[in-house]
Amino acid sequence: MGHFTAVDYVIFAVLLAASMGIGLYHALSGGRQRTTQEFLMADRSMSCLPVSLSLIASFQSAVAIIGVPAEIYTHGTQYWFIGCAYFLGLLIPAHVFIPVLYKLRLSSTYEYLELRFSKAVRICGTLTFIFQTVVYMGVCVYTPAFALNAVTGFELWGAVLATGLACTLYTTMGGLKAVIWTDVFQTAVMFAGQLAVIVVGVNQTGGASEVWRKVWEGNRISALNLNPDPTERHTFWTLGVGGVFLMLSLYGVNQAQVQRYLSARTEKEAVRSCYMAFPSLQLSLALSCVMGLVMFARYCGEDHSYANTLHFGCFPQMVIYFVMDMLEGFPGLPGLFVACLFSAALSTISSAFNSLATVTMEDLVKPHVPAMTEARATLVSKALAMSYGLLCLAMAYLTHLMDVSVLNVALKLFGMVGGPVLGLFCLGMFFPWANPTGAMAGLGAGLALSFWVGIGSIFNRSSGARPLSAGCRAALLSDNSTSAVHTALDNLTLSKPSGLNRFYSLSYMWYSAFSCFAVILIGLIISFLTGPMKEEDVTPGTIYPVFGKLLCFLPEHLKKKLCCVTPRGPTVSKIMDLSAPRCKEGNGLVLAQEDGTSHEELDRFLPEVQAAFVEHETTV
Ligand SMILES: O=C(O)CCCC[C@@H]1SC[C@@H]2NC(=O)N[C@@H]21
Ligand code: NA
Repeated sequence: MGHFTAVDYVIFAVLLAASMGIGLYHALSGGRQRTTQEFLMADRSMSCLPVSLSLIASFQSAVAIIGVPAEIYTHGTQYWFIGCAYFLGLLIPAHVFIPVLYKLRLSSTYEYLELRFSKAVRICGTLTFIFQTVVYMGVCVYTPAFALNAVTGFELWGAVLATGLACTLYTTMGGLKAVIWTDVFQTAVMFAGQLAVIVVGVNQTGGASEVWRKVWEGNRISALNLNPDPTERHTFWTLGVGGVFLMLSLYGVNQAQVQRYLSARTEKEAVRSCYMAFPSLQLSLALSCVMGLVMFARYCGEDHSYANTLHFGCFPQMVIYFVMDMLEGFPGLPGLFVACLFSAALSTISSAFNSLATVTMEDLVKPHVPAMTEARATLVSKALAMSYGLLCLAMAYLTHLMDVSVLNVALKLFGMVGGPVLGLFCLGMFFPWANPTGAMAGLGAGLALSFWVGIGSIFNRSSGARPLSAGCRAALLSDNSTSAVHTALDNLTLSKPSGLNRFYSLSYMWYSAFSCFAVILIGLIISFLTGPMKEEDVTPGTIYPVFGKLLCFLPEHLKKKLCCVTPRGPTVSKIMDLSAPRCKEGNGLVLAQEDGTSHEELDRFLPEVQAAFVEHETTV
């Protein structure tokens, strides 16, 4: 079994050192991280390429690098259909969420909730995000260390501490600029590591055609599963449609991603980064799926590995075992894969530390200490980033105590928590009548429902249990086991759950969609019961006139009736350039936003623009 040569440890150390070097560079260059605009928002000066790679890296952790190949090995390529969700999952953020959120010049995405609803709704959104991210970062830093330790004896808590502390250091030193640029470097390492495993694995299995033949015979290539049953874990519907809501909750409204959009130098750059994220997201999905297929082809023939997979509890550790076995005899490659694994973890937890520090600073600290000087605010932001880094180590220990299947936990967590927050933003952007009471009630109901189904599914094991993998099943059958085992295996296809059990066995891929709709439905009902908002009370620029856009063929007066809200008073923050072509729309004066104007120029324009509008309002 592959153990570590000095080369592998060196490669791991180089990865940590390079990441810290980038952090140090950004601590000593530019504005030297002296303002929160730079530390938290990278001076809003980023271009689309680093932003797009950082968007991928933030939610592509070791959980995907290990979990997806294990998923493909045991269940076939059905999971690959989640790639269909990437189209709408990135187009809607690019053309709906970014246009609204970018123009409001936010730092925390939850500021939107105060502008649209109330301070209380904002705080609830922030706390929900903090809970989700704190749990998630613990899983992300623990997973690679645990899997590696189980297979190669790599020091578990040494790896957790090294990763967590190195990441805390460079995130605290270099701010968002360092996080984004280390994400770029770490994404490259991730792709290189996965590619190396695939190339070596294919060669060792006798070439691509041989891999394809074994995979095909092992019926690992899943057909399009159009089964509409919502309790079936992975079908085209749960992945392709349910996956869109999972993507929207992450790439549309999650602080980590929104902060990257807002750090782009113009709105157009932000939209471009969303488009550029699409091919890299598809590539990373393809690499992890192909890695699972190569593993299956490499090991499905020989029976010796079944015992091993059985020994490793069949899943996450299995991937590491196979990779180390495959790469043995190629000095440096096991180290490269370890670097790939920890790059995935570092790029995710660094985004977590920085976004947690941002929302804590913007939503919880600043409103209570308005007179805080810029220097002190930056210092507090750095202290927050460091504190969250140390908290991450504690969460890693908690994850150790939980010992659960991590891909499942991560995706369930996003569905249970990310879905309701997505619902809150949709309620705010698409339904002008929604009021703060409705928003709070909706969020509360959505979270309660998703936790009910999520927690219920954990205790309701019978429905969630998935059929044993081909490997495990064969292992059980191979050592002439008793006929009892045979019968047990045969009727492993469970009896259809009924009633509440059916509710508990809802596929976790539907959690985001289910809780999002629950928030919107309940939010609207409560809003109408407590008096819907009038369009003049809605803060301009917080509504996405979805009816106006969808019903653009309707005559103007009808659109007015349908309350396609054009902001009544011009939202000064939208004004980018006085010379921009003016379009008169409704009774508001909405200036077409000229892109390319930097935020500095905007700040220069604002006073005269405000004066111009005051004068305009009085004359109109
Ligand atoms: O941290 C992980 O990698 C597990 C969570 C994956 C989050 C979703 S899955 C669909 C989308 N594609 C990704 O690579 N990440 C997000
Ligand atoms: Na990552």
